[in-house]
Amino acid sequence: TRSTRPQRMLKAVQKNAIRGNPESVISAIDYFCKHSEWAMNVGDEKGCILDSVVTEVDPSTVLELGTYCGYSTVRIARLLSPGTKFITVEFNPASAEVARKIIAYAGLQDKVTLVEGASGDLIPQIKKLYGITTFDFIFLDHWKDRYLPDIKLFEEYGLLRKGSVLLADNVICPGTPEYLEYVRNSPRYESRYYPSHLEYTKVEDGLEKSLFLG
Ligand SMILES: O=C(NCc1cccc(CNc2ccc3[nH]ncc3c2)c1)c1cc(-c2ccc(F)cc2)cc(O)c1O
Ligand SMILES: [Mg+2]
Repeated sequence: TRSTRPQRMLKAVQKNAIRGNPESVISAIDYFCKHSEWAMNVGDEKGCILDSVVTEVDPSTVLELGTYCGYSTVRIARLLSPGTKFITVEFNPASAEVARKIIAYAGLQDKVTLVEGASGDLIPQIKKLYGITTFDFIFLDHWKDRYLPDIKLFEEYGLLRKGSVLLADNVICPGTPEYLEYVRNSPRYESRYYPSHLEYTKVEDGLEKSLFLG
């Protein structure tokens, strides 16, 4: 049967990247998406903004919602200090399978816990299952209509502390209007928009960074 796009992306990584070299894995995926097939990775332009926020926060606990093929997982994990707890959540089993292989090819498997499931089911159990009290950094890149319900779950289950940083992808394209309205109008967050473009295109998109004020 015909391969899937994530499987073809994995092949491109295995062919063009150097095992154990995260930078080469990132470059191989970006090359594949620019010259072979578009895919919904955060990409290199928004990826540089992601890098700068992760570096600035230097988190001890990280949550990513929406692993997809592991591109942003590799971007984040390569910047983390040893001992950082990093959980990434993926609903689609086929994507999760490819992501595991791409994360391992980059040599970052020991820094990442990939959990298969839906954010709404997992968030209430994170404290119990992973012994995490609060997250220093959260990257939202899953179903766009889940961003708002999930940030409310973070609040309800006490997973945020004063200073927690949330970074949301695709706030313009495909767009997350209800989430934007919430974080920009809530007195509990300080939000800032980072203009950019939809991965591998000239279409306007951007990231929204929101600081939880407690
Ligand atoms: O929709 C997007 N991504 C989310 C997504 C999409 C599909 C499947 C999954 C399944 N994974 C999943 C689901 C639920 C989950 N709950 N917890 C974890 C978790 C994980 C996730 C997206 C779309 C575009 C885009 C497409 C087309 C276009 F023209 C312009 C732009 C660009 C992006 O950067 C995007 O991120
Ligand atoms: Mg995205």
